[in-house]
Amino acid sequence: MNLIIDIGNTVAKIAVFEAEEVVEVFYASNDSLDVLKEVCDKYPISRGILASVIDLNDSVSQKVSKLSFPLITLDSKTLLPIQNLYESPETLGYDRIAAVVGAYTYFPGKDILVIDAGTAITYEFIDANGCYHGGNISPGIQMRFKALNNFTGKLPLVSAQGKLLHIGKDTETAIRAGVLKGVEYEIQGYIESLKHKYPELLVFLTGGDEISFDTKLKSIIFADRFLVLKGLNRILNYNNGRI
Ligand SMILES: Nc1ncnc2c1ncn2[C@@H]1O[C@H](COP(=O)(O)OP(=O)(O)O)[C@@H](O)[C@H]1O
Ligand SMILES: CC(C)(COP(=O)(O)O)[C@@H](O)C(=O)NCCC(=O)O
Ligand SMILES: [K+]
Repeated sequence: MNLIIDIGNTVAKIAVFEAEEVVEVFYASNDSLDVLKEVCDKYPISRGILASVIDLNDSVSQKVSKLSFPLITLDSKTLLPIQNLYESPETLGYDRIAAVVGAYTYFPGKDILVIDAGTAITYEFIDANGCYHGGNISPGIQMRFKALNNFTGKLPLVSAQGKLLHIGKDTETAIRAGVLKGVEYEIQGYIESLKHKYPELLVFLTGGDEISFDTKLKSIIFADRFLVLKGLNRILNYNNGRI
């Protein structure tokens, strides 16, 4: 079985795969990987891959170095089943390239936009020839709520849960609609502009934050919460024999 560790800026995801299939996914603190031992005791793991977008602290590094099976740490030198055209591969977030590999594994030969709504929202484009062109980084949903609160004197911290209006009627609904509708329109804008050039575009949505869409947009989006984990599993299998 494969062990996949995806350490994000908010939360770590640890998953067990059998060949290409997800067996179980765990959430863990990104500064302690608290469930790692439990997972490794529960399943017979034969190899693993770790991808992180933060520097690992000593405690996490130690836990990882003690694992009893070979573990790849995804970096800019890891072999990928796609071509990476990002001009600074050494600074590219590993979750970003993993999400792209995950999407392209499902639909090889298609033009794909991959959207990952986590701490940040990332937009990635890979073309039908398997060339990853790069993408954009924008603030995540929680970050937008926090920023409005932090950088103003009067705006409260609002959450995504609650009444969502098209046009805000008071401070709370104005902030909620501003953030959530803003993200929805941002996504819609990317889809529309890419579709001009790539009419057959497919769209994948992943990440921990739920995004609500009008039904028209919803019908063309594949939602897969585990796309980054699946991409990492694909990269691990692709590199099998090389570790
Ligand atoms: N079990 C969970 N643990 C932590 N966050 C969760 C969980 N389920 C959903 N979330 C939401 O997912 C967001 C984190 O998304 P994720 O894509 O995992 O972020 P990152 O990769 O940047 O750490 C959190 O802001 C939270 O709103
Ligand atoms: C853009 C990100 C912060 C997204 O991280 P996440 O929201 O998944 O925690 C991360 O992929 C990152 O730190 N990237 C490095 C810069 C780059 O990708 O060019
Ligand atoms: K992200």
